[in-house]
Amino acid sequence: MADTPKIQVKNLTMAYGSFVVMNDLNFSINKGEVFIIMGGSGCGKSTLLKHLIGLKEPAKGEVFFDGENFSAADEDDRRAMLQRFGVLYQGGALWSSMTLAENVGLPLEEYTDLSSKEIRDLARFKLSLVGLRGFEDFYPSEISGGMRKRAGLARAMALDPEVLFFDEPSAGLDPLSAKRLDDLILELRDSLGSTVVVVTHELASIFAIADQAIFLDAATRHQGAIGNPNELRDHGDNLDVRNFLLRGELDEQKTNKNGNPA
Ligand SMILES: Nc1ncnc2c1ncn2[C@@H]1O[C@H](COP(=O)(O)OP(=O)(O)OP(=O)(O)O)[C@@H](O)[C@H]1O
Repeated sequence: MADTPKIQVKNLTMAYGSFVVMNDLNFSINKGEVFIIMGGSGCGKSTLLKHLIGLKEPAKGEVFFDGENFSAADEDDRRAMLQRFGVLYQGGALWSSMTLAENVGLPLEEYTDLSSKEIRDLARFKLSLVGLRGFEDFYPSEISGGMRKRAGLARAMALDPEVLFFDEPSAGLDPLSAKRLDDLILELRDSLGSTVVVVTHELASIFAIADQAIFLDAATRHQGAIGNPNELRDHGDNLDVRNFLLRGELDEQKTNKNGNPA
């Protein structure tokens, strides 16, 4: 169905035991969109990502994937759905004892019946998509942090996922490598038509790549606002979100008005 959101979150409350992280989240992510989960430290971004990829059960509410209730799916259905996701964790999470080609080939070995040669060829192709042609036989320790992230991305893309999830992709990268990764995310979205969900608090990335963003407000433990980040910053009526997107400029203005130095 053309109108079915790729991912839909309905009345989701997330908790660790009796500690409620966020209440009553409601939002949709459309196919082909770059969707950002943003907010200050500890607001629940990574926890939300875990719910979206089925690593954590909702305390209340549901997550739908292509209209199917992911939260209520049985083991087999859930496993089938998971194969349609690619996840890039913070450190790139590559196996240090394996070459880049072996790392990228791992999901193909696990989930497909392809021959060793086919796996090797596909791994080489995926590495070339992220600018790592010629690095197939390198080990993770032999390349830079930015290259490791890109290799992790090649592995996340091994099974041609419909949705790519990124947990803080630019963490630990210098600004140029971070920009290069952002450009790559957009390129891959455009060429592969994947839906992309990114957890980040990096403002440069948020403005560069997001179609839509949700702000998790740690103070209220509810979603603060949802929309295009440029719109939210320039015309949004939620001051906390605007302040976050303006790096605290509104706080500084308030301080100045009160006659105190900024
Ligand atoms: N396994 C856990 N058990 C109990 N509490 C947890 C657990 N994981 C996270 N929390 C708590 O849940 C809240 C949200 O954590 P989460 O890691 O999702 O935030 P975040 O927005 O991703 O933070 P950051 O930007 O610092 O990575 C925090 O208060 C954290 O201490």
